[in-house]
Amino acid sequence: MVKAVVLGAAGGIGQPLSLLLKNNPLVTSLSLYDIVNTPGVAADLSHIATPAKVVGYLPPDDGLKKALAGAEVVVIPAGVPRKPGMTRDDLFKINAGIVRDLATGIATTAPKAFVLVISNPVNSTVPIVAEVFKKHGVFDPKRIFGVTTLDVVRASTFVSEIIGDLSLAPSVTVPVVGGHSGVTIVPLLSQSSHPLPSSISKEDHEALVKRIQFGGDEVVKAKDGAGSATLSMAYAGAEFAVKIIKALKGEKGIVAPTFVNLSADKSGGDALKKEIGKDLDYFSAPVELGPDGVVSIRSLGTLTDNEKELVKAAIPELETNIEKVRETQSKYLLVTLTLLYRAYPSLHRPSSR
Ligand SMILES: NC(=O)c1ccc[n+]([C@@H]2O[C@H](COP(=O)([O-])OP(=O)(O)OC[C@H]3O[C@@H](n4cnc5c(N)ncnc54)[C@H](O)[C@@H]3O)[C@@H](O)[C@H]2O)c1
Ligand SMILES: O=C(O)C[C@H](O)C(=O)O
Repeated sequence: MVKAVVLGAAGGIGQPLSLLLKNNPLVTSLSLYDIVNTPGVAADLSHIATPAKVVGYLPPDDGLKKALAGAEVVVIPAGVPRKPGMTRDDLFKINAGIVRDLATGIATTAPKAFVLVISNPVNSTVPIVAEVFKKHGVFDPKRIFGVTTLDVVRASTFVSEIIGDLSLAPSVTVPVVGGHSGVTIVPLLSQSSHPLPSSISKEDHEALVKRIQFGGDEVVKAKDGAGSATLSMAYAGAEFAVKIIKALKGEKGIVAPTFVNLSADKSGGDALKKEIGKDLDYFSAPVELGPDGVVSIRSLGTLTDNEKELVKAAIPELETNIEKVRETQSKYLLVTLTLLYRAYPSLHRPSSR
């Protein structure tokens, strides 16, 4: 029995992701939550002849709480997507609030659930979820994951295209580490399960790295104002969710790159910080998954000089994205205190006794 919940289930990612989860026999209960349209999406999916019982919820009548009750896996694709010319970081202002509110719902209703964050900017939304969980005293870094699987899926596809045989794509695996935006996306092509042709030129190799790093822009541009990747993301999100569910059910040896708090495995996390030469709190690395979430954070392995440079180039942006959450929290606290003092001036007058 596995209860999965999709928050943002009526959206471009939410609907096909919910379809793929409904199609997976490991899921026995599927709750769909969004601010619009979930009753219709749920009614539609509920006619599919697979085990999961599907129910749609909206905000009134404690819909979020009801959707989350008893959840084991919560996937969050709620939020606004990019338009051409925007960076993922430009989504921070609006998506931070959406993710914070949904995380509050999870922390108070299903604090033990595995939380899979898709909403951008992932490099910041994952720390936001963590901070909300800390505030509620239920933070477990082993259970919060940034979904970076689309970068891995893209790497498999583009490498198999270069090899000249797209039928290999499902079996090509390339670790992609760092984070989920532009230069923070670091494909470790030297560790591809299927090596690139030795004849590949330096320019073509560089172009392949860039295409994996900026694959999201390719889709945003092609959609021309109608959003960003939805179908490939739903595929990637379901792939990662199913790995999580299999690990939860006790399957051993499941390893996948994902953006995690490095305290999830103290010794693995500390070793990784040494490897990358920076004391970051979050990084996407190959992670072994188990019934309680993160089992271990793995080493990046042997890197080429070029890959070492890519990791180095990823760090400043990652650091800024992660730090932004702390800065926003401090500003938020200051504004709240200022408003409180204005409303209740006696609060900061010294006591007369
Ligand atoms: N991690 C990744 O690799 C990856 C890939 C693609 C897209 N994304 C991100 O995923 C997010 C969603 O993209 P999309 O194309 O599905 O967008 P979309 O606009 O099609 O769907 C978003 C859905 O979220 C819902 N929503 C908004 N506020 C909500 C709230 N408070 N509670 C519940 N639901 C709410 C909307 O009603 C909508 O149905 C974006 O932030 C996008 O950048 C991430
Ligand atoms: O590019 C985007 O904004 C969406 C997503 O992060 C992607 O990589 O496709």
